[in-house]
Amino acid sequence: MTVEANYQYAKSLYEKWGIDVDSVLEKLQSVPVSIHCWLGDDIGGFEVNKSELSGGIDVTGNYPGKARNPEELRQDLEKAMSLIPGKHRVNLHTIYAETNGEVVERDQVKPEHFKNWVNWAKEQGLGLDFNPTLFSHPNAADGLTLSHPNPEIREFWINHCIAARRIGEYFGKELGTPCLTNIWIPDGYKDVPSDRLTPRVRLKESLDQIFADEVDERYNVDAIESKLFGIGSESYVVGSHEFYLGYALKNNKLCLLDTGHFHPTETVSNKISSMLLYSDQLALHVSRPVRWDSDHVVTFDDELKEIALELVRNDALDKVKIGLDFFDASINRIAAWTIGTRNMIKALLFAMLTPNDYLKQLQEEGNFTERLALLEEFKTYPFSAIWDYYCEKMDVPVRESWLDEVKAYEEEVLSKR
Ligand SMILES: C[C@H](O)[C@H](O)[C@@H](O)C(=O)CO
Ligand SMILES: [Mn+2]
Repeated sequence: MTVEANYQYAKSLYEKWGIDVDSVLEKLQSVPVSIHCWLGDDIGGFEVNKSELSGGIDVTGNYPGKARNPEELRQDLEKAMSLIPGKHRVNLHTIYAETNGEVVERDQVKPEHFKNWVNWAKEQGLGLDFNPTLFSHPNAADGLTLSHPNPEIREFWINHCIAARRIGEYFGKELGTPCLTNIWIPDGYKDVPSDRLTPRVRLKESLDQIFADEVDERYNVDAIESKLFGIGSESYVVGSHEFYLGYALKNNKLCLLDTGHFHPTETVSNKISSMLLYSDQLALHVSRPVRWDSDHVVTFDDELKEIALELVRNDALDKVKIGLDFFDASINRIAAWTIGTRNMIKALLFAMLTPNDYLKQLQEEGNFTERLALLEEFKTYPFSAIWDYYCEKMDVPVRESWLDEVKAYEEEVLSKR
């Protein structure tokens, strides 16, 4: 049976449930996923005076062929995107600035240092998102940045975040699609703090100063990312979920939920509906924590499907900005991008091919037997036939055939680095 014939059969089964499969595929094409550039070089960046990775995050493994410069990183991203259906976005960090061999301090970084990225994004038809980098730097050596007791260090990082938002505004203006600039800081303490409040007061004041600098919201929107713990901040993180939830609601910012930043049994899927009752927009870093915030490659697991279901059944695809955040240097990095991003898109398709309205009705009627029965049966509906057809239609490899392309690229390009 051909991909087309399988599709026609599968489509007829979904149509019995009132699911218009062709419209689903149209809709799926319009959902961008923000692909994080930092997987391609193990969050190293290209600063001239580069520091070791810090901030309580870690990339393990030493698979050969990581990108050593912006050209290689863009080339690798292009390769991965050629294997992923749809048009997406690329998420950059400040450490990916291009400064022509000049040392440019992070509080001095300017739009011009990203003009190559913007030209490339234009050529590729991509939107860009952005992040100030508040780690891997001498001014973050003790793990504190925007909440630092030293006002000079705080000032440095405040100016860095202001600079980053202006770069985000430049991206949005140039590319005609607003940039999401997300602030994540590592600040916290290894051991039980004697004062939880004072660092949070300082973080709040720092954020107020950053956002006091007016940036045009048509071009740049701000997000703030919380965390539960990191390496070296096991006992206390200043920017906790409650801290940023409160700040975001009061100041009209987007809360960014990273799926690895909560207690192991706490799920982001269960937060989305509540948070959207009180804020118009949210942002996600879809990751996969394995026992801790390990940032494993996203797999097609239950939580990923549940997140996608929440976005689809609550009509929230326009309200929630989907970004990815995983890195694994023990496997081929192009494969990692491809697997994780294809899984995110697959999960959205899976959710769109679920009879959500009928399932909601069953719940309202108290018919929990049928609700469970259908939820389980739909897990083995011929979803893969629709996915294969979508890949073919979008001109990307069907099923695992993308792996051959990655192997060839590894031989021709990565192995020569
Ligand atoms: C590199 C990213 O900004 C970083 O992973 C951050 O988003 C995070 O999740 C830290 O744990
Ligand atoms: Mn994250």
